[in-house]
Amino acid sequence: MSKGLFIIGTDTDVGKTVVTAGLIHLLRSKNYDACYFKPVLSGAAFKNGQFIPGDTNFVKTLGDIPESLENMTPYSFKTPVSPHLAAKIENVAIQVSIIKQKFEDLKQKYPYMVVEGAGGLIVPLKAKYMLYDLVKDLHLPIVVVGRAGLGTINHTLLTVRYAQSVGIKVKGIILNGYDSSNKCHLDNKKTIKELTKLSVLTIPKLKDINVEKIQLGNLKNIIKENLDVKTLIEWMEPC
Ligand SMILES: Nc1ncnc2c1ncn2[C@@H]1O[C@H](COP(=O)(O)OP(=O)(O)OP(=O)(O)O)[C@@H](O)[C@H]1O
Ligand SMILES: C[C@H](N)[C@H](N)CCCCCC(=O)O
Ligand SMILES: [Mg+2]
Repeated sequence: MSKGLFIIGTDTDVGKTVVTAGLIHLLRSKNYDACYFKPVLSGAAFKNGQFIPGDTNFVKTLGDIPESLENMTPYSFKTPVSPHLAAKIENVAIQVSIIKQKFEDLKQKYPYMVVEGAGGLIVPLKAKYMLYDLVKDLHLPIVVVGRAGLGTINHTLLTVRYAQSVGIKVKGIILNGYDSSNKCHLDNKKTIKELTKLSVLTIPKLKDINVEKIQLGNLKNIIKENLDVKTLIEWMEPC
């Protein structure tokens, strides 16, 4: 039986991949055999004559995960739009049964799974099937990653409350790009904590992170300083 969690953004580009790479690195560096799963990726990078799922390549490389990109990302599209549209443009029918089977296959090999969504919670993967449907079908709790600055109270609360309203467990919140000298960021953390009663972690904006160049920089240490691996394991649920 594996344990896992699903990383959900309040939006696209909020830092889900960077945070996930940090979590996977933390787990694997402490000898927890964790794998990453990004079932649907749109906006695959073109490198050496082929399309590479960039998020998956980033997390695989930094986490030193001995698994193929194809197994960790069954659906990879080059068009950088919502998955339902990328699939339509590229004439592919996304099959939930294939995603579930790929996840089952990984669970047979890895006791810990961290799954990354695409965009936010109500992004369609196909007609009438949203990312939150997949979270439920994979029986996973979520951790919400949001921006640290202005606008995040609304985005984070909408995501947390909607998830809870459809029966998804929310384990924690991570505000990314946090600046402790910024009064708005400080209050966002406090307000979100008070309104959700959840633990709110923060990750600062760092200079040496680069998804394209595959650099995680000091985030490896920052994750270790802010998150105890036991807490991370406790956030995960059997799936
Ligand atoms: N803490 C940070 N400090 C500096 N740069 C960051 C930080 N977090 C993320 N970034 C940068 O912001 C950009 C978006 O991050 P990321 O790719 O992790 O977002 P995402 O939520 O996974 O997006 P998508 O919805 O496309 O999967 C990347 O260029 C990344 O390098
Ligand atoms: C292409 C991009 N980087 C994401 N992976 C997909 C984001 C989908 C967002 C859809 C939406 O909320 O409008
Ligand atoms: Mg990503």
